[in-house]
Amino acid sequence: MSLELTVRLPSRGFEADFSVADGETVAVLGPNGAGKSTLLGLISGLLRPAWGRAQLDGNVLFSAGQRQPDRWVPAHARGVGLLAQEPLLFPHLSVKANVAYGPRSRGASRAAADQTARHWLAELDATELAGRRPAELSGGQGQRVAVARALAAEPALLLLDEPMSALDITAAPALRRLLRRVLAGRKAVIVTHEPLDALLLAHRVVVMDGGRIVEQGPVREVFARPRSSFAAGMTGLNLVTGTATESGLTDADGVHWSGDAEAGLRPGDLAAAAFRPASVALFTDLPAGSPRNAVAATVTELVPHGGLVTVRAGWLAAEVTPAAVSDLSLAPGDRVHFVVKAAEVSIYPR
Ligand SMILES: Nc1ncnc2c1ncn2[C@@H]1O[C@H](COP(=O)(O)OP(=O)(O)OP(=O)(O)O)[C@@H](O)[C@H]1O
Repeated sequence: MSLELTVRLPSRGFEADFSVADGETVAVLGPNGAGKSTLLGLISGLLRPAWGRAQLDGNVLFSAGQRQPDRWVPAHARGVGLLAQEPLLFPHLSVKANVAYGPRSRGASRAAADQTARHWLAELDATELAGRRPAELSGGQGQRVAVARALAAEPALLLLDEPMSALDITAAPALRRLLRRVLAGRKAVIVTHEPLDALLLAHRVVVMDGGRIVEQGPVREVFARPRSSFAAGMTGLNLVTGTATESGLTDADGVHWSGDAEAGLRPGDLAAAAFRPASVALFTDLPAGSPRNAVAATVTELVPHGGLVTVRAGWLAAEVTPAAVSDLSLAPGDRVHFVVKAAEVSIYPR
């Protein structure tokens, strides 16, 4: 029970062998124009290749230019759900009717489709939105409803195309947590620019560049020993491992990190915390009474890139502006405080 795809699309310089095992979530990363959307289009049935073959749970999705006669299953009959950057709900239907649409169009009775809709709205913490119209939803609420609608159709495979990219930074962590819950045990492919999504949601990472897969493997392996320059640019993610507490995590050095802990994590559990270098602020003197996480460290290197500077102190990384570096007159050997808000730290079981 898996997805297997081998395809060539010379018009876009695209060529890939790609698979998703049962119960596996694969994160697809890569720079703009790498071919990520092309890959999703080929799996979902929006793009038709002249050469290739794909099979989902033993059913052929398409076969072209092979020894057997060509086959083509249209998008709606593939058992593949697609979640886009925007919710794309039917504007004239209520939230519940949007979610019930998939089961209804597969022949479920009104009552059965309603029950399915209620179930998935509850799973996505969206029960109270059932009677609203899409225009009355915030971006985060709309995406929760869109996930419920996709799952109500019981897809064999769920594709997520940068589902968090249109959300503001307060709504993204909540959706990421819900996705972590509902993707568990399903086949899914998530295209993302955010290493945190790969780390928290995926088992395996596939890095694309120039229409090819240039690197793949278990998430932590790829992030720890990146081979492509793109993956290397994503490895700055700060990771701390330790033991969960009531409000966060205590690491091996006894430093406590407050954060946004995943539901179900209990004090004493082995846990990991992750936060982006861009969410770290640097101070030479610690602001008094700051409720944020702070750790003092000695700067080891300053790496300018793309108009910003990565300040490293051992395993810690902060991404700041050149102006911040000169305001603090930072240089290797200096002692600084790395400070990050609890809301920016994701804590999850390991
Ligand atoms: N409709 C199209 N017709 C022809 N070529 C296209 C079309 N859309 C994209 N391409 C080309 O195919 C290649 C892969 O593009 P694709 O959109 O899959 O990349 P991507 O990784 O999704 O990028 P992004 O992150 O910017 O969306 C690029 O060279 C692009 O220019």
